[in-house]
Amino acid sequence: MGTRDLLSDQQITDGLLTLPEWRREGASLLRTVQAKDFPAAIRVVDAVAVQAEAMDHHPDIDIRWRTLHFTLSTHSAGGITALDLRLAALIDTAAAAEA
Ligand SMILES: C[C@H](O)[C@H](O)[C@H]1CNC2=NC(N)=NC(=O)C2=N1
Repeated sequence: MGTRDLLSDQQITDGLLTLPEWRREGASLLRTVQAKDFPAAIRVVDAVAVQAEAMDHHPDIDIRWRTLHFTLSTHSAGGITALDLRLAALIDTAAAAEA
């Protein structure tokens, strides 16, 4: 199975077991990150941007002062794929570096 194939409900549930900060909402994975201040939040966004570009898979990011809302979905597939789980883990690493 390719990384851009839609995952089943069970595969998503299983994948989220190792991503406790994330929740599923329909066709997307959501996480909020609270950084210590605005520059720290922007550093998280910058680190995520580098990773996202490298994997050619991009999150939707809502920036509100030091709070970031990430929404992950594979637009071409219309839902959640292995790429979204992979990106979620990378976002966790970037967020942990600024926690
Ligand atoms: C051409 C390029 O590979 C595609 O447009 C990529 C870019 N980044 C993407 N990001 C996300 N989240 N979903 C996509 O379907 C997607 N497609």
